[in-house]
Amino acid sequence: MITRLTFDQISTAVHDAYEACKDIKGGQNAHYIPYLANINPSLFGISLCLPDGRLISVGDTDYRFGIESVSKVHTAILALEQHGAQAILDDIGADATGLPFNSIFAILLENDRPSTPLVNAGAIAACSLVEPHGDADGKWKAIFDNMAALLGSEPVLIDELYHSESATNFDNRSITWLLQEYGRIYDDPEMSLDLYTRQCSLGVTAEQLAISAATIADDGVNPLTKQRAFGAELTSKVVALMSAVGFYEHSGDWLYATGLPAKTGVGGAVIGVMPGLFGVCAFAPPLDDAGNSVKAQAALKHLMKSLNLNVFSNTHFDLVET
Ligand SMILES: NC(=O)CC[C@H](N)C(=O)O
Repeated sequence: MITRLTFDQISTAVHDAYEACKDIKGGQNAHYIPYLANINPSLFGISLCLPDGRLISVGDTDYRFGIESVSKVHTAILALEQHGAQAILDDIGADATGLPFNSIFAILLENDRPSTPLVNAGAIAACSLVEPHGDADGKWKAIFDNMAALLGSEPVLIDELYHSESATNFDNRSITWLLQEYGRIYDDPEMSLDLYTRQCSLGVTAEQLAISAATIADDGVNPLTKQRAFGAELTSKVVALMSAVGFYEHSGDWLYATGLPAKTGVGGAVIGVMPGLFGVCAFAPPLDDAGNSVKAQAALKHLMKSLNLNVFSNTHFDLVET
């Protein structure tokens, strides 16, 4: 079945989701990264971007926050672009772990594979795979440029966050060296860990992330710059990765409840991709026990329900002018 959806309907749904969720309490800022613990917990914004570049934004959508694990999607795209879908499956995997994002147990259970580029282990492995091999500056440039191409504008490194996270990331250090032992780090381990920590510390706005989500929804073409950021054949791979593990141990529940392939970060952002239709980002710092933003989840759930959208339904939507 084909249903028509207008810009005004989508815009109303975004504003309604904001109003319905703005007073939701609950959750806590990420406490294990000192910088994030101190962010204003009442910040809240939603931004939605259509493939033609039109943006609908409400709330704190130009506040710059730490991208954290949402960056895993962007660098997974880079690794896919550089090495191809089969190599990423062989070298990292595409499985859900059913466990927290920093689980060492997941690495042991999965018989030494990092499972997916969208948990810490696989994201550090993805950073190790980024070309040019052995060249820290060159690799950082590739990660940064890829991010900028997806966002349509440059992110800004939040130095304080980078130092805060570098000084406290003992779990990620353990993950990196365990993977090294298993032959799953493909470049210098400390360099790979540092690249991962730095990409997590990039400052972005909800609006930028919505544009990057819309770039995925638009098969790799950035709706604002009109530049191709990645090959269209990768879209289904990226959306599959997000669907499988975007909410860590709550991924199945999330997908079942909303039908929105999405990815979270402990900075408080959630990005969602409806292929062909839009990319969206909701942002609010307080998190649930799995590290997923409480208010952002509620807002995106509200949005999907009010638009009657679900990536698994047999209803297909056409964006029309009136
Ligand atoms: N889920 C997240 O956003 C975690 C990212 C954070 N940089 C970490 O490695 O712990």
